[in-house]
Amino acid sequence: MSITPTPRVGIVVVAAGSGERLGAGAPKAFVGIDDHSILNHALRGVFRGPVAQVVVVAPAERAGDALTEALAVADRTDAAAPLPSGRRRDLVHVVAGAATRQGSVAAGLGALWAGIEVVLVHDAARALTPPEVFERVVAAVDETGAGVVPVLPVVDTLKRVAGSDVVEAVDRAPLAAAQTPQGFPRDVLDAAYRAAAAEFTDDTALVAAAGGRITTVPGHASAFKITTPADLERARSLVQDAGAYVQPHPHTSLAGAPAAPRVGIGTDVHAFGGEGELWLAGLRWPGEPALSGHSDGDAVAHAIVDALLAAAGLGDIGTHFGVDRPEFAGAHASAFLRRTLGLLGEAGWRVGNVSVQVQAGRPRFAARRAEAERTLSDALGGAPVSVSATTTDGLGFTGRTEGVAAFAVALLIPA
Ligand SMILES: Nc1ccn([C@@H]2O[C@H](COP(=O)(O)OP(=O)(O)OP(=O)(O)O)[C@@H](O)[C@H]2O)c(=O)n1
Ligand SMILES: C[C@](O)(CO)[C@H](O)COP(=O)(O)O
Repeated sequence: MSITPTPRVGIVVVAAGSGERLGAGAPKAFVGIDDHSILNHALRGVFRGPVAQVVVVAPAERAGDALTEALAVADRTDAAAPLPSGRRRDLVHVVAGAATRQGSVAAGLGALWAGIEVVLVHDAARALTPPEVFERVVAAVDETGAGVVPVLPVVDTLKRVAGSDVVEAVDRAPLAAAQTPQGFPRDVLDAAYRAAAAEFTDDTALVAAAGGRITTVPGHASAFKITTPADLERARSLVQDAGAYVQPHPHTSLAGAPAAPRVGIGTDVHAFGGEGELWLAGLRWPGEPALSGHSDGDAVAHAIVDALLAAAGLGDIGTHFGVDRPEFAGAHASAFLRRTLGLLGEAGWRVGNVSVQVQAGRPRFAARRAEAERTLSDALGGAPVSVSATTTDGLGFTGRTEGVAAFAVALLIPA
């Protein structure tokens, strides 16, 4: 980690819920508010708050997507408000969540660095929480040494009911609606989590049950939780109206000039011995032996994916297409390349060009080179792709036709 000074604040962003009440057919944090997801918007407020280690807790099968979102928002925030030293992306961690919110928070706490003294726990579902709430909560934890919850007064008249009958009026004066981020001295929160013997809906309730003191700070109307379709509509219209969420491009300099293009390199190797037909460079090769692999074993496409992701600083193929992504089992080049193109676009990049070399005793590429280049280029939205091939003169595992190796270089340009 190259951030100085090392942050003393850690923010656990819980985003592993399924969002049943929203009913959007996808984990809630990955549902779009506009072109960007609930998680993406939530992280904008997080990164604009105090400099902090940021642990995103995501559904295990969406951890790669969560990392992509977090790195993109970290870079955007850096472009708009650079830190005196280091980059926000070096403060990002993603861990897999659990079946309950409390379990997900516990998973996030386990990823905090040793030097973290103050911990904030925040619902990604409170996507439009402004940065000042994070600052306010940290300041109150420092001042009081207590657990801190942002609250809003209850505005509706309240009734206690039994079935459809009103039993009594409830005095709303002593009531408050709890929001996040909720903040704690780290030792207090860790101890309370170790002692927890029941499920609580929020962290201040858990800490209070362990005997901890809790105090409040003012919450914010925009920090409402996106729970139902009506909440999502509210968030959408707020974002549309505000325009405040438009940030400078992630790869522009402070003066607004485009930053330099970036290159990346990628390599992949697959052995012959797979089932079915050979797929290589996005083409089907009837009569040729298949390569083995979780997907179709297309080493050319995979090397290109790695080169593109490396150029963007978005990890590698395992980050986004690992064996935990069943939808990519058996998938062909176009699925990988299109998804990669989407990730690059999200992070603010377009593809300049790609050059890939195949080392293989078979198949022979010369007759199908142009077809391979067209196919790969189409999958990358028309970016030029050059394919060259060599037989390595019979040397090595490729020369012995035990497998195929591919080496790719990619150039990315700020979009
Ligand atoms: N197992 C869980 C459950 C919830 N959360 C997170 O905790 C926050 C508050 O939960 P809620 O909004 O109630 O989300 P869901 O559990 O996803 O919603 P629902 O109850 O409608 O399924 C959300 O940011 C959610 O992603 C989590 O990380 N892990
Ligand atoms: C912590 C919390 O945001 C408090 O409002 C929490 O996520 C509550 O979840 P619930 O759906 O309101 O029980």
